[in-house]
Amino acid sequence: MSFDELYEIRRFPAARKGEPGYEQAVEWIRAVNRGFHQPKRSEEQIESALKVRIVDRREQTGVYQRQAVAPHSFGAEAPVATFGTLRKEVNIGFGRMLLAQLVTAVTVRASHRRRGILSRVMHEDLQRAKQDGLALAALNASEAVIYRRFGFGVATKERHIKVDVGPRFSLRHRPIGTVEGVPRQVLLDLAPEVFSHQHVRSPGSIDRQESYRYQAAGFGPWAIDEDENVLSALHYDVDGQVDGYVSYLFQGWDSKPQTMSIIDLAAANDGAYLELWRYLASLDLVEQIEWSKAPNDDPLEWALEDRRCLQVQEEKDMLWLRVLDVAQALEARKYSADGELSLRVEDRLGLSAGNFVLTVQQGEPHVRLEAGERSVDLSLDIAELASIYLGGVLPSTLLAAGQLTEHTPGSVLLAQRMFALERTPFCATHF
Ligand SMILES: CC(=O)SCCNC(=O)CCNC(=O)[C@H](O)C(C)(C)COP(=O)(O)OP(=O)(O)OC[C@H]1O[C@@H](n2cnc3c(N)ncnc32)[C@H](O)[C@@H]1OP(=O)(O)O
Repeated sequence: MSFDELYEIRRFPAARKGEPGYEQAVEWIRAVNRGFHQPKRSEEQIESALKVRIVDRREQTGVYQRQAVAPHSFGAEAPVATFGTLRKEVNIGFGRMLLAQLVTAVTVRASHRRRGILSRVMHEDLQRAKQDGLALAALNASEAVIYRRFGFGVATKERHIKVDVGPRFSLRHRPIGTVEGVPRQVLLDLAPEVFSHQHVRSPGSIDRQESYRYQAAGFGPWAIDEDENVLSALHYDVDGQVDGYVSYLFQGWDSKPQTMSIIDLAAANDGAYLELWRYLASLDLVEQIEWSKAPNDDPLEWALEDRRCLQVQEEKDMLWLRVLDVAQALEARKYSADGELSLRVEDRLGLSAGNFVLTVQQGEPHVRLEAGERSVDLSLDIAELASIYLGGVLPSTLLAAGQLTEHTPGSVLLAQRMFALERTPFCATHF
């Protein structure tokens, strides 16, 4: 039987209890939980999560069985696959923003895997996003081997760090402003405000979904399970304006060394970032601060008197980007060096392949698609273009890895200078 005889694809928004579509949305979330082996969620948690998702205008895609379901199995109303999307701005460097299609909650029931369900839904979704005029799509991957075939490349990384805040901890940075402990609930309003400043100064940053302010304020990812033990602090600049926050949780007296974990930390400027670390390190009876979502190029490491206070537990890929429209994505950026590059881009999904001539004058680009056989400087897959787009990896590294071909000597170095951004890209938004 063909895919279309077996399955029906439905797309629908989140809904409030009592509204049409609510039961369908609940079944969809339950399927996502099963797909990720998460504990069963209560009706209240799901209702709360759906309310928050309405704010983000999420679209939920479900794949349903057309044929009779197996006896005693989940009913026909339970999707065998889920695929969630929302649209948010990505900072593409020097404060410029591009709207991106964010893909999330991808699951396929084990008994329906490797039948092409993900491929079908992904192709359709990327095409729809491109037709809507979007130049980028993005996701966070559960496994590193799934998404390159769809043209996604790693654009940012993050680290899980543990910082020794015992007597060795000392910062060489000059103190600025003040920090004060506050009731965690103030972050419901202040977290989005502070994050908006971090967002514009951080290439690779993605604007946050509604659930983030609840998490920062101690309400958990379902925006309902208040944890009274979550603590928060604000940083104030010299004029008394709030320009940073941290929320954190003590891991208990049995944690050895005694550990405080960061739930969320955002800062409008570098000074506030380091001062929040100074504050965390000053907490009595705490020997270690742990953060599973720290930047991979962390100023903290360079501000420490003893850089070995910071130990990296794990470094992993974080933001995967997919260029949907090469000309639009290249034209949206500002460049660090002038020059002309002819790029041959391969795209096995056929969304945006071709020979693109990028001409930059005074940092501003002009892009034209060349028909026919023009001489090409560099050729690369669209997944590698995504990786160099935000400066997250050097073209010379991809050349050494055999993932990019240099046809004109010197063009890798030129690309490196042109694509460089004002700082290492980092995305503090998981979705
Ligand atoms: C953005 C996010 O949400 S990330 C979360 C991803 N989801 C999960 O990890 C939950 C558990 N896994 C799953 O639900 C499924 O295995 C999925 C969603 C990853 C894949 O769904 P499927 O419908 O089986 O994928 P589909 O049949 O379209 O396979 C597409 C290709 O990817 C490959 N593939 C899919 N999953 C994997 C994997 N985990 N490891 C290696 N290859 C994989 C398939 O072999 C196939 O390869 P081919 O194109 O060479 O034939």
